[in-house]
Formats: sequence, C-alpha cells, structure tokens
Amino acid sequence: MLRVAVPNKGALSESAAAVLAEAGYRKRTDSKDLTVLDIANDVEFFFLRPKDIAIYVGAGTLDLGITGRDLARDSGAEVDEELALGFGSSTFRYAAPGDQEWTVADLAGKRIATSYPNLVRADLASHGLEAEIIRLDGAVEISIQLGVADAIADVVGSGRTLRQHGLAAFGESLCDSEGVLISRTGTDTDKRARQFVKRVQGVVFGQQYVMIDYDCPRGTIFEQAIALTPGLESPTVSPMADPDWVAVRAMVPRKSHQNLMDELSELGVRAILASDIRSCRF
Ligand SMILES: Nc1ncnc2c1ncn2[C@@H]1O[C@H](COP(=O)(O)OP(=O)(O)OP(=O)(O)O)[C@@H](O)[C@H]1O
Ligand SMILES: O=P(O)(O)OC[C@H]1O[C@H](OP(=O)(O)OP(=O)(O)O)[C@H](O)[C@@H]1O
Ligand SMILES: [Mg+2]
Repeated sequence: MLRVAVPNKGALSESAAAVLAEAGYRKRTDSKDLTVLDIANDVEFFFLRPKDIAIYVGAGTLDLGITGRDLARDSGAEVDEELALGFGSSTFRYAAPGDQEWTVADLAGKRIATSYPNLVRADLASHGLEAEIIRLDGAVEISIQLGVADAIADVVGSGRTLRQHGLAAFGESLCDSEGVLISRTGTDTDKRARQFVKRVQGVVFGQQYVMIDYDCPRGTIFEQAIALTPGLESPTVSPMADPDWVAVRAMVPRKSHQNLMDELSELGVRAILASDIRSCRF
C-alpha cells in the first residue's frame, strides 16, 4: 500500500485535500483523524504537521508527501520535488521595522527571529554574515515589538501581516515557495507512486487551464482567432451546419482567459464559452 503524508492543518491543508479529492482519493471526514485508509486506490493517508512531513518522507517511512518547498528545504531532509502544486505560494523574506532602511549586510551581529532557522543560517552563510538566530514557532512578526529580535525572517503571502506590524521586507526572497509533492531522494518511485503523481498532476495541470469553445466564420477572422488560441498541440476545428462557420475548441491558460475572450469577441467570434478542466492526462 502506498503511504502518503498530507498537511493536517495550516495554509496548505484545504487545498491539498481538495486536489486529492478531485484526483479521486478518499477524503478525511473528521479533522481529528490522523490516518485514512483508501482501500479502493491502495493508498493510506497520514495527516501530519506540514513541518514534519519532509522528515518522514526523507526517512523513507512514508513514500510521498505534500508540504511547502520552504519547509522541505528548512528540514534538511533528503527529498526531491515530484511536482509543484500551484497553491500555497509565498516568499520567504527578511523584514524589520519600516521606519529604517535595511540591507542584508545590516543583519551582521543582529538577532533574527524565525521559524525556519536552517534556511536563514544557510542564507547568512552565503552572504558571509554572522548573526544570532532566535528560533520561534510562529507569530514571528510580533517578536521585534516584544524585544527578543532586531529583525525577522518569515513567510510572506499577501504581505498583510508585515504591514499590520509596521514591518517592511528587505533583500531578495530566500525561498520562493508553494505546495509541493515530495519523495525520498534516490528512491526509484514504483508504479503506484508514479500513478499517484500522475493523477495529482492531472488535477493541478487542469486547474491552470480552461477549455475555450467558440463559433468562428472561416477566413481572416478564423486565422486570427486560432493564432490567439493555439491550444497545447493545435486547436480542434469542427465543421458546423453552416458551411461558412467552424466550431473551435482549445485549452488556454486560466490566468489570461478573460482577456482572451474579450479579444476573440472583438474579432467577431461568437458563442465563446469557457469551462473548467477537472482532470487531464498528457
Ligand atoms: N499566508 C500564507 N500565504 C501563502 N502560503 C503560506 C502562508 N502561510 C503559510 N504558508 C505556507 O504554508 C506552508 C505551511 O505553513 P503553515 O503556516 O500552514 O504551517 P505552520 O506555520 O507550521 O503551522 P501553523 O501556522 O498552523 O502553526 C509553508 O510552506 C508556508 O510557506
Ligand atoms: O503575508 P500574509 O498573507 O499576511 O501571510 C503571512 C503570514 O501567514 C503565516 O502565518 P500563520 O497564519 O501560519 O501563523 P504562524 O505565524 O503562527 O505560523 C506566516 O507565518 C506569516 O505570518
Ligand atoms: Mg504558519
């Protein structure tokens, strides 16, 4: 049976559960359950703290796991990314009170509060800097106000928490993170694990696209329209009852699909429909 770790709470847990459900796996019905047996798919899920997941996978106790790239790196566990999942996007930044300009060099000899000590240690070393790392479990943004640190290094999503605490980020991002599906470094993933990765990939990839259908007059408008919607291989073009018109179908990136629909409409294309892709294989 394939053994897979999933975040039991926190920023990644809802999206991870939604992707797995869409991929056809059994859902957890009670948020206190720490395991779910999915006999139909030959998978057992383990609901763990996102911070611990890379440790279990790196030790080989569990075959695959969903966690954050930043957490996996900080853990130092020997894991590889099988797939980036497109949710839980964040950066990991230094920050300090906004009333003063800071550069990374200013961190020398200072106290830096963080929940990700290894990421910070490695970054300071790469800059040839020495500083004191104050390890905290969370709510790091309050630590300067409380007098235990001069600067922090923490996860930034929308940036709202930093602003609320009068802090400003500085320096480059130490890690551009998102949810990732990980396996142990150097293990040949078996057929079951590969199938699991493909199923999850099918859902994640599907979410990044929409299917566009439209009716188009033949001629220059058609040439311009298919240049806008090249699809992955090439758009599907089907005849319509009216010989002067064709029906076109193509996958387009979700991010830009509303703009694209506006452009198609301007061209004179009609009946433009966008629909979700729930899952796919390529
Ligand atoms: N506000 C956010 N926006 C985007 N991603 C986030 C945000 N907060 C956390 N993450 C990401 O989610 C992952 C897990 O963080 P999370 O906050 O869920 O764990 P935790 O801090 O260990 O747990 P908890 O906050 O429940 O104590 C990390 O990869 C992190 O980058
Ligand atoms: O940029 P924002 O969108 O405001 O999000 C960033 C905040 O979200 C996370 O905190 P979380 O809620 O997980 O609490 P924690 O500090 O206790 O981990 C992270 O540690 C930041 O504090
Ligand atoms: Mg957190």
